Amino acid sequence: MDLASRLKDPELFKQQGYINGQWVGADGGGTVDVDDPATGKKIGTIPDMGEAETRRAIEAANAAWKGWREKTGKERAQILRKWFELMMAAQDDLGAIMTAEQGKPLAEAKGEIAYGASFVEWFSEEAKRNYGDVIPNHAPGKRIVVIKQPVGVVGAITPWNFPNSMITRKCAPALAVGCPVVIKPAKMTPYSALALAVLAERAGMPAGVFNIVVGKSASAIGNELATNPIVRKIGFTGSTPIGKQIMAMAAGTVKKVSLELGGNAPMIIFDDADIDAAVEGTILSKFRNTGQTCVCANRIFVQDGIYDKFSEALAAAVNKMKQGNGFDDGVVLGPLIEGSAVDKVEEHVMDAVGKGAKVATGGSRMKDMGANFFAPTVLTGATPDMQIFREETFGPVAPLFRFKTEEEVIRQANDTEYGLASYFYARDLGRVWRVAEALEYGMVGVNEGGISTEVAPFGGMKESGLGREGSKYGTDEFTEIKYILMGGLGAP
Ligand SMILES: NC(=O)C1=CN([C@@H]2O[C@H](COP(=O)(O)OP(=O)(O)OC[C@H]3O[C@@H](n4cnc5c(N)ncnc54)[C@H](OP(=O)(O)O)[C@@H]3O)[C@@H](O)[C@H]2O)C=CC1
Ligand SMILES: O=C(O)CCCC(=O)O
Repeated sequence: MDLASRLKDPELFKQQGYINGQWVGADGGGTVDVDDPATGKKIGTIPDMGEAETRRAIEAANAAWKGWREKTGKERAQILRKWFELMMAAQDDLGAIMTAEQGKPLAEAKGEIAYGASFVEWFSEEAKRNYGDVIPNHAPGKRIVVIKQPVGVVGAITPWNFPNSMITRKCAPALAVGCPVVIKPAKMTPYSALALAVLAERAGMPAGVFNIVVGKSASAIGNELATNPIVRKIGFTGSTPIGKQIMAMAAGTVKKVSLELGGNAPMIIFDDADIDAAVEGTILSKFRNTGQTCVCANRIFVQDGIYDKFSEALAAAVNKMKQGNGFDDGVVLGPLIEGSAVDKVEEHVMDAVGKGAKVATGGSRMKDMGANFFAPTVLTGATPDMQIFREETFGPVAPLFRFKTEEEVIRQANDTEYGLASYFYARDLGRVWRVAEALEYGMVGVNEGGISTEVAPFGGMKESGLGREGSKYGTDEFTEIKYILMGGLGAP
């Protein structure tokens, strides 16, 4: 079935870019195909835009900035609130668009729409609360006032794994405080982004405030966003190497930068853990989005005393997971995004098995389902010399490492250049505090495998990134603090 005929509102399926309130093609008229990762079939096309169109979008955003920042917080809040309501009303259609282009199961896709919309709702509320400060004066006759002002045009570069929520998590706080945005979604998942623009327009977002540039050459669009002096802030989610390039380019004009990059999350199961809860949390963390999440558990450390029991229970639970096309009933695991992702997963499994790991379940491609399917896999006997210990697999493979002491596992868990998410299961209260404080990660899930929510600050340490998204801290990334010293306020 083609995508438009799955939708109650086919207008949401747009195959053009969105610049200055206009739906437009590429200057040169070129297009790029977008395929369904489950079937390999073409869904549609997008215009092949590049540097010139990006520059135009940036200039349009800059021209729209004054009008947008001069609205009151309440006026911006009302537009954002309307956008949130339209997203939720279109949840089924937005979910179907996402499943078609990204592959995740429909229920999970709809869950991401609610998650993405929650950032719009949250920041519509925060739009009214961009408070400043009054600092007690340091000398007679003076006053010190601190105000927060929008930083200016924001560039947002987002990945294919969360095609809706990575956009809203960046754009909603930017828009709330008065910044216009230019978005570059991943070329494999542009339609979720473009549908958001349809709804933003319906919500009353003024022309030029919300722009989307799409195309084949990520560097043509990305370089313009990262080097154009009008852009004052870049928000990026994606791989660590590209994040570093963007940071280096942004240095040329000293832009604010926030980066949400790769992870290598440890999941630690201590002997005193509730095993059923730990299995449930591991499945949620590891297999969400077929393992293609930067906060997915990548290395699962299990204490000696419960290793066998836990690995058997995990393998049994993984065996029950239904894999297939995300539109089919009961499917909880979709395809991987593309062939190179399957190659990487297979390489990690082969490397581990070659170094002594045992396949408890899965371990191979599912060719009869399609080219991009890999079976959900549990490996026992994983060791730190394996590739899977060092690199983010970004796929449905759960390697189980055995450990003996708390000290040993903390050392191993922190032995990585990444520092995004971490998880552990334990019930001893002293251990809970010790381990939570010792893990060098921006986020720690304790007896919990799902840590993502709009109310908490999402972000990493070390080479996993800079800055925090969501929560009351999320607007800080899009404002400048200005201090005003008022003198001459002494005696009349
Ligand atoms: N932290 C996270 O959540 C993510 C981590 N990853 C990790 O990265 C690996 C590779 O995934 P991949 O999609 O290639 O990630 P990338 O970092 O390449 O892609 C993320 C975003 O950056 C864009 N991009 C790519 N190259 C450039 C460039 N030179 N300048 C500006 N923007 C650029 C992409 O565009 P386009 O897609 O159009 O090429 C996309 O919009 C994954 O296997 C995973 O390990 C990937 C995605 C998200
Ligand atoms: O993987 C990512 O790129 C973002 C993580 C999704 C989330 O849980 O917010």
